[in-house]
Amino acid sequence: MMNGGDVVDNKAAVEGGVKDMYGEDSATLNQLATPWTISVSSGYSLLRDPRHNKGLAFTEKERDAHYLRGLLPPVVLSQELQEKRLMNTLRQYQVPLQRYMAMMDLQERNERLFYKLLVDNVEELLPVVYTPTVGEACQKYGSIFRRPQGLYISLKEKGKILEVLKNWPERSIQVIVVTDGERILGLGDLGCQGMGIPVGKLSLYTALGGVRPSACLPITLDVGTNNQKLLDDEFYIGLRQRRATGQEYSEFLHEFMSAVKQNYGEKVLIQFEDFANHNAFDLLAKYSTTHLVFNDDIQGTASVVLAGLIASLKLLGGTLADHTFLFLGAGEAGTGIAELIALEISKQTNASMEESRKKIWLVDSKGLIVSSRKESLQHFKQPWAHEHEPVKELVNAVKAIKPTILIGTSGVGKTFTKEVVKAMAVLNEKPLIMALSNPTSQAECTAEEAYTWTEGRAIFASGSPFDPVEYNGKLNVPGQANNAYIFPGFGLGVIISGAIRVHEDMLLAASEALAEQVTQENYDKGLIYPPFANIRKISAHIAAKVAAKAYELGLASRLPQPEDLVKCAESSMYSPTYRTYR
Ligand SMILES: NC(=O)C1=CN([C@@H]2O[C@H](COP(=O)(O)OP(=O)(O)OC[C@H]3O[C@@H](n4cnc5c(N)ncnc54)[C@H](OP(=O)(O)O)[C@@H]3O)[C@@H](O)[C@H]2O)C=CC1
Ligand SMILES: CC(=O)C(=O)O
Ligand SMILES: [Mg+2]
Repeated sequence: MMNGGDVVDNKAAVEGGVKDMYGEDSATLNQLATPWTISVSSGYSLLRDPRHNKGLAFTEKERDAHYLRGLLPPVVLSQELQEKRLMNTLRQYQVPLQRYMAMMDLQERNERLFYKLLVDNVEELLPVVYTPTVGEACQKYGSIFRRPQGLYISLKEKGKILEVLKNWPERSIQVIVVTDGERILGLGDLGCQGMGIPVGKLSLYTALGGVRPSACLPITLDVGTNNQKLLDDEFYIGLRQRRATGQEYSEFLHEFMSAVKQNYGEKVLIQFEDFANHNAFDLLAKYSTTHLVFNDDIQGTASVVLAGLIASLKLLGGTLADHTFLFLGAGEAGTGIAELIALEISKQTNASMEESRKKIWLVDSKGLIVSSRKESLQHFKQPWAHEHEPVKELVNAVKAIKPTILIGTSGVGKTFTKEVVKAMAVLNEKPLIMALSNPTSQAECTAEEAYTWTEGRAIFASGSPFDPVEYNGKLNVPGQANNAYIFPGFGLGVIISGAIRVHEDMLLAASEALAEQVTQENYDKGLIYPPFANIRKISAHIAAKVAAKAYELGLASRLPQPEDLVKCAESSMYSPTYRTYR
């Protein structure tokens, strides 16, 4: 019996009332209580454990064995019926953010059911848990905050990052997606509220790539924000200070990278996501020789766009080297894609990288990137400073360069104006237009604009989804050029091979694997990407090709190499179907 001092005497509760075993309820406000819990989920705690909870789908036998009698109404539902009921409820919400919140609540309540919904209804739910809705969710993250997801590591934890990692309940982590929130989609600096992005990306690792949820760790590094609106927002959830930069920033990042390696070992894949370009390129270069790192915005985007371009040759004709590429936006996505196209051209033609880059032109906020600007350009733009007179406006760059392919990676909406798109239509019978910026509000143009302004001749793909558009009696189906096609399968390939480093040839392998999945039926609709509905099959294919390349390059550590890598990828995938409990 507890007695004396601050310890609570429970005697009064023994006969009759609920026994306040650890004194939490009867502790006064100035007494300390201990957050006791038990380790094996059963009864009430089982219902509140999202990893094991099945809600009304617990069978009669499970209800008996796990002390659930009375805690649930009598009905027993199948997982399929639960799914049907939840999809019905979701469809009744008119506001996308409500659907997002309902999905996040489900993830926190019943993880397998969340993934079952996502896997079975991927085309319908991707825009909810991912772009565009996740963008709005990040903007309002403080206001809609309910339960924390992922791991928040702020400057307050400097010097203690390893301890913070140890607070995460899972030990065996395979993929980390980490952001510092400075360039969230095309929405800019959202500080700590960028957490929606790693959470969303990792839910796709599981749903689209089959990596088990317990092996996924979303992390936000809070180094402050320069977004004054957030700093003034009483509901902001992050540090209320301006961003750390320079040495303070790099020391913090270095402590984080070292702690991850120390805690999880060599083979955890660290995906950098939505860092601003002034940090992204340097971080990737600095850690790519010591860690298993992948920058989704630079490398994943490059791989998905190259896949679309390889596929588009079936519709456009010619080889990649026969085409001329013009980008609006010369940051992570733009220069990342440009570099991978040049690499593929150089491999196909045996030309040097320098020569291959000459087919590719980029425009940034100051105009066409040309040699006279070289001195003042950031290092990642310099290889693209070709000989040409300065051109300020995009439309004039289109007229001067005469691209066959126009790619938007500016993060600024409505920049492919009618004049620009029409100029592409004058130059090309089938202009290929990619408006990659996310979310939908930042798309360089809409699908409808692309088809209307080119009299239905455009081949169009965008970062965020658009509905099909009818033009002159023909239904045009826009493709979604989003790195979500690549990173889940790519990550799975890294995991099944035990790759210790990411090599650019693995990105090329992923592009080829994705392009191979486009069928004649897809081409007939003007599509250069396969539908997301088949994404698990696509991811297994990508994973197999990526893994095969890792083995070929001597980067794979899981030996011996499985004979059938597609089968190996498929059989490694997490299934969201409920398990039966003993
Ligand atoms: N579909 C997909 O899978 C992906 C889409 N994206 C999207 O791409 C966009 C850009 O991302 P990222 O490359 O990382 O961003 P960055 O900030 O690295 O690059 C943006 C680039 O756009 C240029 N730019 C900005 N405003 C204009 C303008 N008005 N006219 C011309 N150029 C302009 C910038 O010019 P300057 O250098 O002069 O400042 C910079 O070169 C985002 O919206 C993001 O959501 C990103 C990754 C994947
Ligand atoms: C898709 C993605 O990674 C982005 O827009 O940043
Ligand atoms: Mg991104």
